[in-house]
Amino acid sequence: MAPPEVSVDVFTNTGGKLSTTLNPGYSKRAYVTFLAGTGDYVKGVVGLAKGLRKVKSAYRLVVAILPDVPEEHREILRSQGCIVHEIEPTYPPENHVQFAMAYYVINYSKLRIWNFEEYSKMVYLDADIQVFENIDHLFDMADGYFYAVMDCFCEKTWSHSAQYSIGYCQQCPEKVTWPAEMGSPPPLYFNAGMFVYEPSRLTYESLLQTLRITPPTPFAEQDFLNMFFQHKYKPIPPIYNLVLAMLWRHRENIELEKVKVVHYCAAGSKPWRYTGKEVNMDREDIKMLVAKWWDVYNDESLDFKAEDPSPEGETFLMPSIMASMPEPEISYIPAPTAA
Ligand SMILES: O=c1ccn([C@@H]2O[C@H](COP(=O)(O)OP(=O)(O)O[C@H]3O[C@H](CO)[C@H](O)[C@H](O)[C@H]3O)[C@@H](O)[C@H]2O)c(=O)[nH]1
Ligand SMILES: O[C@H]1[C@H](O)[C@@H](O)[C@H](O)[C@@H](O)[C@H]1O
Ligand SMILES: [Mn+2]
Repeated sequence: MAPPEVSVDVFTNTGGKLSTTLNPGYSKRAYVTFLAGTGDYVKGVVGLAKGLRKVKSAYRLVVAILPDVPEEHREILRSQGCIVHEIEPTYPPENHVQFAMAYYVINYSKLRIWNFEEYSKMVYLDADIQVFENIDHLFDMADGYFYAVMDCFCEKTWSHSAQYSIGYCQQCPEKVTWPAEMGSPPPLYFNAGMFVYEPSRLTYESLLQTLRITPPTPFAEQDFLNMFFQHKYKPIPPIYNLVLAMLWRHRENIELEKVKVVHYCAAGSKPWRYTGKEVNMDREDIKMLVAKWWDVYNDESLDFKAEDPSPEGETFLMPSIMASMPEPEISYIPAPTAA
């Protein structure tokens, strides 16, 4: 039976208070990740589900899966307390682009998560991400924006780009300034392994429609989302998505002890495939972070138990937390200066 509609007070994080009528079954929050194929990324999702439990997240983990995920893997995810939600694949228009990684083409299917309208706000996390500290407060940031962490352009995966060719990175825009003859510097660019967004049918349709007329580019849906949300994007600090290459490219921008979310995206860093042999993988900080991922993954006390209290997922009955939320920090790194 559908839950009754109730009138509740909604506190915005600007301290304002709105009175509105909400259907409590509708206005929900959840984490969401993406899973495709028969391979080993399912381990990443299991690790993530356990990590969110360890930090006592109040919200469930939804796994958007492609039809090719085998039943045994779906069952593992359900047994870990995940909500398994099958989605249809989405592809970009035909084009002979070379993706930075050939498999990135499947990531366009991530766009389907904008259709999860049963949730009012979601935090997307790649399966190769681990959450080491509670980040539920991210749901309290003001609506109407797309929040994510700024990427780094220094790794070889970026070698196709103008930024890479001149050694420019938005993480240290003063080091190599953007040459005037190349026009204005590129807009801020986020890593799409982690973001805060609001599902919406309208946005979803607009995303799919825009995709139909947008040729694919090397970073697939990451480039596409950067283009689509260019004017809604607000950077959040790198502690919410530590792209590992930051450790050897921009160490001065990272306070490792404050990092809450680690993204094992660097070549050779996926914990469940880690050998330590690839470049940079023998670093002590990498070894420590990989070991931390395994500690969570192997911790049986973090396995989901049917008697576990179900995470709430409701948002608007927590006014004290919401009222105390600071405004999101958006300008912690100076904007690039025009040359
Ligand atoms: O066989 C696979 C490959 C990928 N994935 C899913 O797709 C996500 C993205 O793949 P990776 O994490 O391996 O990719 P990167 O972190 O290198 O990719 C980055 O760039 C990509 C460009 O398509 C996406 O934007 C991605 O979210 C962003 O973190 C995975 O986390 C996982 O959730 C699978 O389920 N199975
Ligand atoms: O999304 C990609 C991916 O995570 C790569 O591993 C990283 O080198 C890039 O900076 C990023 O844009
Ligand atoms: Mn990733």
